[in-house]
Amino acid sequence: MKRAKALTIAGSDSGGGAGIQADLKTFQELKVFGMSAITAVTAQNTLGVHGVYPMSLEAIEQQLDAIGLDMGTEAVKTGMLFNSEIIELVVSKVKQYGWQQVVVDPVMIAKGGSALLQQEAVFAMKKYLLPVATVITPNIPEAEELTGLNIKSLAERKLAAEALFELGAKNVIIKGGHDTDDNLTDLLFDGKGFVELYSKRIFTENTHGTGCTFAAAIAACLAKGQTMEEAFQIAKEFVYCAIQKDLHIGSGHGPTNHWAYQEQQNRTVRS
Ligand SMILES: Nc1ncnc2c1ncn2[C@@H]1O[C@H](COP(=O)(O)OP(=O)(O)OP(=O)(O)O)[C@@H](O)[C@H]1O
Ligand SMILES: Cc1ncc(CO)c(N)n1
Repeated sequence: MKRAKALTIAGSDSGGGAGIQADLKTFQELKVFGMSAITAVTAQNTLGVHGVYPMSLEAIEQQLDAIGLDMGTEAVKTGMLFNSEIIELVVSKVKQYGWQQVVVDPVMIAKGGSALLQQEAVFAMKKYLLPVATVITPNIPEAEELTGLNIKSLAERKLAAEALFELGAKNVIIKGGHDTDDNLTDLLFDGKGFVELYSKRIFTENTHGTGCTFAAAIAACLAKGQTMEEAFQIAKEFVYCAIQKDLHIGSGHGPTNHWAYQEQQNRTVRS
């Protein structure tokens, strides 16, 4: 049996809700074979980030070569890249192996406020990573940081999406989790037009890793050959189910439920 493959290049979250762990769980649930290259190890739980240990460039390069030289991948998802050297290495490997379908989640700050990307690396992200991105998936503060724009309204978000497209990303999705509204809008711009997806805000503390899960779902769908719009819709539904059927693990911001989407699909098929 042939399965599509996806590679996540990201940080490890010991708590299992975000980073590499969220990505691999999402790939598995969407029936894609998951592979990983770890850029940093974090000591994290639902209370916050307690330690960040970046991997050496050599260790990251070897992981990427191990996959590039033997296994190949139909899609790549990047998450926590931590510094500009790691960003430049990842971009050179994406080009060397001709990897297509590159989903860039420009992870900068964890929900508790810890820095997962050094400030000086924002420049490298804009100059080198965006031009190889099939799609970039910032939340609102990340879109503000990358564009220098203030985003209060949907109209301003559209301007930011256009600015990120101009920087080289072929598609831009600005997520609405940080919207002040109780109706969340996620916005896709493909250089020609906008697609808006809406949902109600779910009131829960357990939203750790929503951004990673969302971007990993996009990568899984693109790996299987689905269109950007299909991937966008499935990722939104996947993360909505994962937040709605939360697991209540830990005493802080808990992880989402990566099983929920498939469990809902199975119920729909049976009834
Ligand atoms: N409380 C919520 N209720 C419903 N959907 C939500 C909620 N919070 C986030 N989402 C959805 O989750 C997805 C991720 O959005 P969000 O803006 O939270 O990403 P993020 O800030 O990058 O996440 P992370 O905390 O992992 O960095 C989007 O599709 C968003 O609409
Ligand atoms: C390793 C890692 N990547 C990304 C995030 C953002 O959710 C996080 N908290 N930890």
